[in-house]
Amino acid sequence: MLETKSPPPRAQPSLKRPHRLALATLAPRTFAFCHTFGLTVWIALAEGSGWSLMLPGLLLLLWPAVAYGHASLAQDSKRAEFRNLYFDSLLFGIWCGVLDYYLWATLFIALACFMNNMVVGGPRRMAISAALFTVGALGWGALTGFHFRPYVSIGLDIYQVAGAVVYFLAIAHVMYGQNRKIGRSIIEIKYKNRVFHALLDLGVVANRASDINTLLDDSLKHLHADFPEYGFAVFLQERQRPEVTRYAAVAGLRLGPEDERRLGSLLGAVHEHHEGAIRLSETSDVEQLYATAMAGRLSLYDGWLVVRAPKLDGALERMLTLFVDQLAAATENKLLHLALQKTAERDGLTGLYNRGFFESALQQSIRGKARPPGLDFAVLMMDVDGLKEVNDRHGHVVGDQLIFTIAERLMMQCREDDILARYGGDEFVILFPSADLSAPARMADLIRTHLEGQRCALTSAHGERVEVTLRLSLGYASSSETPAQEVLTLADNRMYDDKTQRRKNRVPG
Ligand SMILES: Nc1nc2c(ncn2[C@@H]2O[C@H](COP(=O)(O)OP(=O)(O)OP(=O)(O)O)[C@@H](O)[C@H]2O)c(=O)[nH]1
Repeated sequence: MLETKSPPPRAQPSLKRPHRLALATLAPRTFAFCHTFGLTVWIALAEGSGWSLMLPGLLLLLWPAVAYGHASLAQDSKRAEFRNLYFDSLLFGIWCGVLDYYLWATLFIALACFMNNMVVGGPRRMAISAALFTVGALGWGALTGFHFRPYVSIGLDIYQVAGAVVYFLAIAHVMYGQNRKIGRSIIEIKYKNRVFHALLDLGVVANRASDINTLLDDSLKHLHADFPEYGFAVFLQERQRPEVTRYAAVAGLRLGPEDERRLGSLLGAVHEHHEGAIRLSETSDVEQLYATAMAGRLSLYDGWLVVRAPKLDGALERMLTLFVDQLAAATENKLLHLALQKTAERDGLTGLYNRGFFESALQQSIRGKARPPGLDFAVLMMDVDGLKEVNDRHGHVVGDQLIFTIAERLMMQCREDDILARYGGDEFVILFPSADLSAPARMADLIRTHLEGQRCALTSAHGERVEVTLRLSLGYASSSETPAQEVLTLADNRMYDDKTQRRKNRVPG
């Protein structure tokens, strides 16, 4: 079956605000046609031709209104106005013919037509306008016979020259207005561009930052680089304890730690749900500090963006709102991301890296060993001795505390690059990237010296104090002594050997 398509509904003409060009030309056009009508009346009276010239001249008075209506009703108002300008040329050309080519009128009117078209459309439009004017002027002559009357009277010359001066000045005024508008628009566009760039920068910075401090510091540095005329600061305060500033960053503000603290507590006293920017009354400089609240956009903190500026206007306030939105969204996302990352990478009981994270770090080291320069790595495995006994005798709560205590003490011995993880129930492991056997050997020594045999006081589920001795079996290996894939297994085997040996050496009871 054929589908019949109904024709698209025709747009109904409706009177709307026409293009700014039509608005700008309304007054000069009205003046020009009224003035030309005056000229016609003058000539009719001087020549005694009476109503036979004046009646058609009345039509001139109608044209500005018709042109305006045309531009208002047209779908494409600008195009319609361009056509109106062409029609001006044709109409005026004819009228110069009607007025027997009175010299000043023909000259000034032609000039005005050419100039208008030149201004809006360049030489091509001006050439078309000149052609239309000539066609109108000569066409009328060809139809009715050429009559030349270049001069009428000195009075009419003065009238015509004065009219031309007024007209050209009016056009110059219109152009000045348009230029000012364009100038203002350019400034506005440049400002919006800067805001847009700053927002983009904030997005990029937020993606790159690894933690909240870096995110806030880098965001403010970028904001200050994009808007060097302002200084910025950001404060995130704990929601439950607003007097505590959890994160703060400053760029372009000369604030000492004491000023920062003071500002933090000042903001802590202001309600965060305050709409818009507020002036911080404490400052008495020529430049003022204004604070915009993140207004509940952060789940854990109350946030403020502070700006130093000479005055707060609408544009700055709108800009601050955008920055605050962007900063709050980036901070909240980063906080969620970090929390998620922590859950995925960390062990819940000890806060150490979990087995999954350790294994991917180990794989990275194995790949690193395979690639030039073939960096070595080492692994130290540890197993808590007698955890089962501790659990059985004192309960799991004490067992948990023992694991946590060992994790804490191991952490204290580790360097920044060491990757300490809880590998299993009572097993810990340390990966030493870029290390040979000396690193785990040093660590094993430290553990034997500082942890082994230490008594630690724990509390049972019933509140009893329990003393437990720390004991760990250790085994380590490095890729400098065995293929990279086998390092972990070798360390594990050595740890079990150590455990067996320690069991044998233990004094029974
Ligand atoms: N409290 C507590 N116990 C755990 C946890 N994870 C594993 N365990 C216990 O740790 C013990 C590990 O078993 P084993 O390795 O045989 O225990 P062990 O007593 O340390 O024995 P050796 O390692 O041979 O000295 C088991 O009893 C587990 O129930 C934990 O998160 N908390």
